[in-house]
Amino acid sequence: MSRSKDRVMLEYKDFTITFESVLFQGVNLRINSKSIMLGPNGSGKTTIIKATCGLIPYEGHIYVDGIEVRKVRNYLGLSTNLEEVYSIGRKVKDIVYLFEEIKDLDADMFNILLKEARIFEQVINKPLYKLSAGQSSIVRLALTLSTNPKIALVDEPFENLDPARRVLIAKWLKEYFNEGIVTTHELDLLREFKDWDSFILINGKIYGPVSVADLIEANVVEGKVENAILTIELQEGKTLSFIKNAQIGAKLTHLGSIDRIYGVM
Ligand SMILES: Nc1ncnc2c1ncn2[C@@H]1O[C@H](COP(=O)(O)OP(=O)(O)OP(=O)(O)O)[C@@H](O)[C@H]1O
Repeated sequence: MSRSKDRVMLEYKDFTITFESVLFQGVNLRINSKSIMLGPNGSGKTTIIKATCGLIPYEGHIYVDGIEVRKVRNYLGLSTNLEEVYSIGRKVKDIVYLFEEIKDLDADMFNILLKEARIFEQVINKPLYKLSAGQSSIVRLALTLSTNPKIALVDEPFENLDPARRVLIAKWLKEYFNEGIVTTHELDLLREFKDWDSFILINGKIYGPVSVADLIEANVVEGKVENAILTIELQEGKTLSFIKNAQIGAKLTHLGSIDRIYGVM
């Protein structure tokens, strides 16, 4: 498919989400390549995916491939692994039948993926809600990827998985993910996605893009530092800078999880 040079995959304009308090305030952001969105617990990773799928109300605008999300119902080029999307169908195999009809899901690919993860027999005749958290996560990602989406929005695909399956999921994302966002708070698998962009969600703001290749070489230090690849505001008046090839600070990837970033202060 030819791509217009002006095409923007995902665009957020004055994007604001308010629950009891404001979570995102007037975010302006363009995402144009495969991106990892990192954020500590509660930073809004799931919320931004839900809003982009049109599942929750927001202020401002979200454009998927130039189309405002509010104006489309069931945009066929978009797929997500969010649980609420798969609450239809009694058993996993019923969800597969339905998605073959409505999303052109490739059932052969889905079956191959589940067999590769060694969970096919255990899950295919069960409802999604009866699966373990890890099994459900694998099934939902396999459903997402088997629809061969133009843009995929994948929330926390590595959660609740054993080390071997985490590596397998990283392999699937590298092979079958065309464009879109993957959210995570884990840092140790970043090395698998060196040619992707990264964004950091923190304290109601979204920072980036920075290439994952640069981010995994960065050390995190307190304060504003010249030549930093990224400077983020952790909380009112407290900043952290990400610097490449530095002899000071903590290596970001050594933190294991982005949740530990608060410990750098
Ligand atoms: N429907 C809702 N009503 C009220 N508050 C909500 C709602 N959904 C999310 N929140 C709040 O918004 C914040 C962000 O939640 P979200 O689930 O998007 O975070 P997250 O980055 O995905 O976190 P985690 O890594 O823990 O999954 C949290 O403080 C959460 O309590």
